[in-house]
Amino acid sequence: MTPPVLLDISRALTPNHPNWPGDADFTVTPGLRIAGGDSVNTGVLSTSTHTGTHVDAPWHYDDAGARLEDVPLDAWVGGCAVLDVRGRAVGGLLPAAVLDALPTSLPPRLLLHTGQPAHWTAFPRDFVALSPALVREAARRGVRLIGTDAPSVDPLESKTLDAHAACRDTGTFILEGLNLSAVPEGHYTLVCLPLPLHGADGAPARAILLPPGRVD
Ligand SMILES: N[C@@H](CC(=O)c1ccccc1NC=O)C(=O)O
Ligand SMILES: [Zn+2]
Ligand SMILES: [Zn+2]
Repeated sequence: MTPPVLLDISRALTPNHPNWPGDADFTVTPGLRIAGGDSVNTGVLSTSTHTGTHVDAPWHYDDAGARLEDVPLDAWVGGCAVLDVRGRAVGGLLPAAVLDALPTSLPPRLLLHTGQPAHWTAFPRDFVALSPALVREAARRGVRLIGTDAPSVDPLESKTLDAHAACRDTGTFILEGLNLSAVPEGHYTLVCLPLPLHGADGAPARAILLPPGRVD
């Protein structure tokens, strides 16, 4: 029997995991310690909602947008395509032309492999972002969620957040900070489960890919 193939596409949240410049530090500080006479070991977690692999709730980029608990879980779970777009950016943005060779009807979820490494030792300021035209063209072809291995769909210094705005306008959900470094292009089932943070603008998530058709 072929062993099950689960691809973990989440970033490990290592100590001192780099955060968005100016955002809150990621820390897990020691709580109780068995070695110190306590009955259990515990930790105290502090994190931005946008650390590592995470989802954006629409409220992150739209004051009238949905909070995390109002996004149905099936937005984050189901059929997806992984597309290798390394070297395809123009002026730091991925053009709609990255979809040129693809069918006019796409799976509801599209994950873009821009070439980020599996681990970040420093924040990758110079990441590749998405053009709003790409977001709109993907939505036109049936995409309802766009994911990227970069920390944002917009460039670091953007003030207008044009790709986020295109996601707002097209009702496209956003998954950021993936680790796609070991993922071949193709079709999969995405299982991405954000922490159920009530009222939140986003949340860290565990995301995996299953081969298509795998349900057990
Ligand atoms: N990954 C986030 C990053 C982000 O936008 C952000 C995070 C913390 C503090 C400020 C942020 N953006 C500011 O323009 C995002 O693009 O949704
Ligand atoms: Zn985010
Ligand atoms: Zn975002």
